[in-house]
Amino acid sequence: MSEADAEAAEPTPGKTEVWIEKYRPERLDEIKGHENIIPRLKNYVEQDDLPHIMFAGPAGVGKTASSQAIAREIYGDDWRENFLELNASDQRGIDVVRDRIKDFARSSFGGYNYRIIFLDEADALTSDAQSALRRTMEQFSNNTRFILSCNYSSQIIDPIQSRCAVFRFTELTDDAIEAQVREIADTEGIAVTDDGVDALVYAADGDMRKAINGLQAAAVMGETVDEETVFAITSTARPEEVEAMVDHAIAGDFTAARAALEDLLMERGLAGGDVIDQLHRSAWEFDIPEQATVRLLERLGEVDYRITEGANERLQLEALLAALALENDE
Ligand SMILES: Nc1ncnc2c1ncn2[C@@H]1O[C@H](COP(=O)(O)OP(=O)(O)OP(=O)(O)O)[C@@H](O)[C@H]1O
Repeated sequence: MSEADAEAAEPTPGKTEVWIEKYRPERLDEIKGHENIIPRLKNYVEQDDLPHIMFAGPAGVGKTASSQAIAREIYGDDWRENFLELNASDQRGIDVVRDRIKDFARSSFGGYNYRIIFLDEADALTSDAQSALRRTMEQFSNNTRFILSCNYSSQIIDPIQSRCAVFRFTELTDDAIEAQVREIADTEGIAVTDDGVDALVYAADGDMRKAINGLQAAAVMGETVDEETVFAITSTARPEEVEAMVDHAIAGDFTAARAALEDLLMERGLAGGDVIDQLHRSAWEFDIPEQATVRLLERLGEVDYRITEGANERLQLEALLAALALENDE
């Protein structure tokens, strides 16, 4: 490596570009995971025959990145002129979105058969707005392809769904996230311990954006990225800490369970909803009797619902621990 190369590889935390942008995949082959989807998208590109597409799935798994990669592969350097990215929940309203679609579809073409409109958060549209969108899709279908992105396909009206090839993105596997984390750490010349990688994968919970942001934030903290830094930076509790809280409750020691909850909220900086999520994710891995797991899950369902409805988080979590502790008495 030349001196200049070495300098370029030197991370300058705080000044560097945001890594989720810097490492945004440029080609479909660079998208990690989604082995059941990417080959089919490549096929469309190779055949130069793109249908309207709908991507449904959770945040940070590559729906936008795949759409942009399609555009880059079809249009090369011209991709920005031929790819319009819009957000359906645009504060200015659906009329602005519709006008921009119309202007884009009507403006002159640089020798391509069609252009692509990527509409993010399509499930934010009311059904009336979706019906209007459907008409717009039809009106411009001779020279425009839509890629609609949403979290839940069930929120999209049937007439739109039936006009699209629907692809369901899932949370990314641990392997896919690990591969990307290691690749970025190598390129940036950052030392990450194995337990640091495991912690990033755990904290990300299938969301690549979270993993990459976690890695970048942890890299700013010091020389080596390890488990401790990752858990601190991502406001994630170690699975053992969550388990210890439940153990205390099940053993009937409510005071210790409550103190453990206090630590998670105050020391670790978790929000009540994060505690629920972590309990839910880890419940089956706790070393507790199956009946206790079943009861925990049943109560978690209730508490989650109440919190979503606006109930006080701490009160609900304490009530959950109290219920587990009381069962010990029965
Ligand atoms: N499968 C993946 N392979 C490689 N990088 C990925 C992948 N998924 C996401 N990323 C990284 O995470 C960033 C965010 O992903 P993207 O914008 O595609 O998420 P999304 O699925 O569209 O979610 P949202 O609906 O929240 O926008 C990308 O810029 C990229 O750096």
